Amino acid sequence: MNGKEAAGKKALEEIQEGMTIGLGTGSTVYFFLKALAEKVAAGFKITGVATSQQTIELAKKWNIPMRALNEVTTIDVTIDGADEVDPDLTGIKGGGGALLYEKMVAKVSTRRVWIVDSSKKVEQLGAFPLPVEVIPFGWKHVEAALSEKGYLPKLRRDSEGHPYVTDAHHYILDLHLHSIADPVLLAIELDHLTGVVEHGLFIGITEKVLVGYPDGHVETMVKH
Ligand SMILES: O=C[C@H](O)[C@H](O)[C@H](O)COP(=O)(O)O
Repeated sequence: MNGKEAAGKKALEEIQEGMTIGLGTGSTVYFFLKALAEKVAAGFKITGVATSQQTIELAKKWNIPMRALNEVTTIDVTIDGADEVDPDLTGIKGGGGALLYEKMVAKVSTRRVWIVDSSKKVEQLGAFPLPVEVIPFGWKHVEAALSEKGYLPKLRRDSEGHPYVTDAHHYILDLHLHSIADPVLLAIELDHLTGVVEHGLFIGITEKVLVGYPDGHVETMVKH
């Protein structure tokens, strides 16, 4: 068992029969989905709402019943991963490019629980490049505006060197900030930049983080 698997399995304790569950994205969520699929196969009834094409494909493969976000009115709990989490439970997400749909699903969820391995716990955010999702039209001007602010943006590319395209058909500029002194201020600034669709700063969005360690134990961080 590794930390991701430990956290993913622990998240099953957040789920009750009959719930509508937001299904996050990534290699930690993979373990949660796998464990959830085993329960579903044994007759446990839930409905999932995916945050990415990658998660839709896994859910289909494992016969997890799914609905689109527009087909549900509320989501009881969303289980998602994160790239970095600080002591306030502010996080960076979007390493896998799913930040926009993840934030949309999180915002309509009653509870949000993140699952991470212990390497994701940080005192200050920013060592992980901050993903900023942008409209492809004129993206170089958004890049220039971010460069001017000293945010060191870099267009994300796929393995063939083409611009990486999100599920919503946008590009991603990763900001190499190294440290983020004030996530709230930065989020406000990015929210107001024309051409930016969304960014990976998730502030006040989760109430609980399950942190898995290599020895298999799981620490629970909660909002104070
Ligand atoms: O876009 C991807 C998501 O925000 C993921 O939840 C995040 O990148 C963490 O992924 P992983 O569990 O694979 O490290």
